[in-house]
Order: sequence, then C-alpha cells, then structure tokens
Amino acid sequence: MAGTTAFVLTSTCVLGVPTLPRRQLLASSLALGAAPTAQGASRSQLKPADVEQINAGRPAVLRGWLPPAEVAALCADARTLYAEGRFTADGLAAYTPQRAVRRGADPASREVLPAFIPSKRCAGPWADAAAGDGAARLRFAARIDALRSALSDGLGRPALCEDGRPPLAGSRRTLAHLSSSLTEISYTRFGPGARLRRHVDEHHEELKGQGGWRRPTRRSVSWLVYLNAPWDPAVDGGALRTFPRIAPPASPVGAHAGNVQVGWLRASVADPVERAVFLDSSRAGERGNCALYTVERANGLRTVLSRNFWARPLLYQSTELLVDQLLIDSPAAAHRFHFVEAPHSAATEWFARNDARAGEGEAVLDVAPAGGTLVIFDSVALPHEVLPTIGRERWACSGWLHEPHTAARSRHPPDPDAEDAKA
Ligand SMILES: O=C(O)CCC(=O)C(=O)O
Ligand SMILES: [Fe+2]
Repeated sequence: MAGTTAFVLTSTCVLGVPTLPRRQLLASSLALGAAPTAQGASRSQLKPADVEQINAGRPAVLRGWLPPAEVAALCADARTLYAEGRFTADGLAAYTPQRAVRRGADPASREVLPAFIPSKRCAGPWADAAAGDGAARLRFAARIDALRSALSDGLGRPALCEDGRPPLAGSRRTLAHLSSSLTEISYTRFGPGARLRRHVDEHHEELKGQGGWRRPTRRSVSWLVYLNAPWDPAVDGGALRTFPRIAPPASPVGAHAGNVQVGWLRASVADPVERAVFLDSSRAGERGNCALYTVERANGLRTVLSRNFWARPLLYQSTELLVDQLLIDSPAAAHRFHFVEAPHSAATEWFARNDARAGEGEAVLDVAPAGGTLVIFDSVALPHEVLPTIGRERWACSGWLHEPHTAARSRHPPDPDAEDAKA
C-alpha cells in the first residue's frame, strides 16, 4: 500500500493489562491537511493532533507537507550533489552490527550531506549556496525555520527559538543562517539494502561522560522530509519503524525542567499509565549529583525514585537490573523501570536477545518514506529504526531542532582519567 501509514500494535502485554491482539489500524490522525500554499510551513499546518502526538512520545506524520515540485527539486539536487561525490559516510553508520559487516553489509551505505559539521564547528556543503540548487535549499530551509517557530509555540518549548542571534528579515536570510548548529539539516541517502538500527536521537548529557555538557545545546525535536517518488514499503522496504509506548504517558516526555528523560515506568495494574523517568543531575550532596524522578503532568508534582548517585556512562551501559537493585528504592517502581533505549554493545545485544520483557508495552508504528511526507518526533523519547531498502535508493532531507541546555548542569567532579580532562 504505497504511502500508507500502518499502526501495528504488538502482541506483547502491558503489565497487568490484557494482551492486545496484533492488529493493523489506519492511523486516522495521520491523514493530515493540505500542502502549504505560501512560503514556509504555515502555523495552521501543525494541528493540535500533531502536537498531541509529539507530546506523547509518538511521531506526527504530515503527508503531502512538501509540494511535489519542491520534492522533485530537492531530490534532483541531492542526486546531483551525490554524483559530484560530496556525500560522506556518517556517524550512525557505526550502528551497523559487526556481524552484518562480516556478512558484507556496507556500513557506508548510509551517506549524508550536512549543513553543519559539529566536530569542526563550521558550515557543511548543504549550506553552500553555490553548490547545486542552492535556491531550492534556501526555500526549504525557510520552511524548516517556520516549522521551528510553529513547534516552539505548539509544544510550549520557547527554547527552540532561543538561538541568541538577532532575527534576520526575509531576503537577508541565508542558507548558513537558516541551517546551523541549532537547526541541523542534512540530505541522507540510503543505498539499496542499507538500513539503520534502532536508536534514539538524543541522550541525557550526563550519560555521555564528561564531554556530554561540552556542547551548549541538545537535540530536542527530530524531523524528516522524504524525497522519494511513490514508495511502497511492501515492495521497496525502507520504512521508518517507530516504537512508541502503547499506554498513554501521564507526564511530559523527553525533558522536564531541563532534565532529560532516561527511562519509563511501564504501565501496571495499579497505575495503568506510562511515566517518563527523568534524570536530575544538578543535585547537591556527597553521595552523588543525580537522582531519578517522575512528574505528574496535571500538577507538576515530582516523585523522587532513587537515592542520589554519581552518573557514569557505565550506568547507561549496564543492565536494568543494576538500576533496579542499586538505585530505585521502591520495589514496585524498580520492577517497572526500563531505559528509553539501551545503547548498543555486544553485551546489550546479548541481553536484548535474552530479555523476556523486551518490547513489552510498546507499539510498532511504520511510516512509508513517500515524497513530501514530514515526520516529527521528540528526539529523546522515541526509539526508531529504518528497515532495509530493497533495490532502491532512499532519499530524505532531515535534521534536528536544538534547544540550549537549561540551568540543569552537572555537578560531577572532574574525572582525572577522562579523555576530556587530559585534553
Ligand atoms: O531516514 C529515516 O527515516 C530516519 C533516519 C534517522 O533515524 C536518523 O537519521 O537519525
Ligand atoms: Fe534517528
């Protein structure tokens, strides 16, 4: 079914809630509005239903968001720049499992053309107005800029528009201004057979080690605009597969008061809602700077789940058992806790294969990467992957909208062994 978004609920069981049959539903909230008529994404395009989806840790899918003429112009531009050899293998290619590489999968078969290169802190080739069809990219970047304002208003995240630079009016807006470290934009190309393993786009700064706080901003909202002509996932593969929670969350997701989400408490019989678990890393105290907590959406009341502890990347790489036994005081809460997404390593792959509760309480929602479709989701809360493409190239323009870190800062004492401390 070309262009169809299917909502597949897995047959796994929410704790204590009757097992849901595997079924396919058309996601009615996803069949959204007309293509934009004016320059940029008009605010009315972001419907309350879209905002609700993003706030619940689900993807908002806006079919026909980018008019066909713009899809064609950008796809032609991407193909030209690819043919000129300007794309490079990107960091996520490292997500290709080693055993797949041994079987001959090419980790470089996902390639990107970025507008900003964080490691060099300089503009990338996407922002070079002289390359390819710079005018088409400028029109597109203006749409994404308008989307940023609409999301900032709609999601109530004013920080999405706080880039500290004076606003530039109409014709003075340049590609370099519209695409920067705060609005990451890239073309991506998946070669035939390429895939992207399950991941989330952003993690808590504290869990990235000492370097986590080095950058002034974090990814807040992920967006993708597909540039493919009609695409049938049943024939062409390459669907974006997302894994939202089935039960509704009773709390904000992604971040709260500047503290980034690290996990969930699964829905249970006594408490049939999902609760996002946030990591506050600004606590004072000798036993550590971090504590886990949940918060009630209705009244903002926090429940602290753990003692204070020092966060290390090790925490994130360890099994949930460690968190269960060492950190979370309430046995009921400990039993419900799981990470949003454990990082990939040989050990976690082994645990994932042997974890009877893996996938419990999560839905599987596939999105067809058909030309003109815009997908938006919280960068922290939604695990996702790209299924292997079959015999076709898959083109997209995608990126992340950043927010500055808030006052929540690490109080972690400098670690003399850390790579950063040596530098
Ligand atoms: O291309 C897609 O559909 C998703 C890509 C993705 O997840 C990413 O770039 O982080
Ligand atoms: Fe991603």
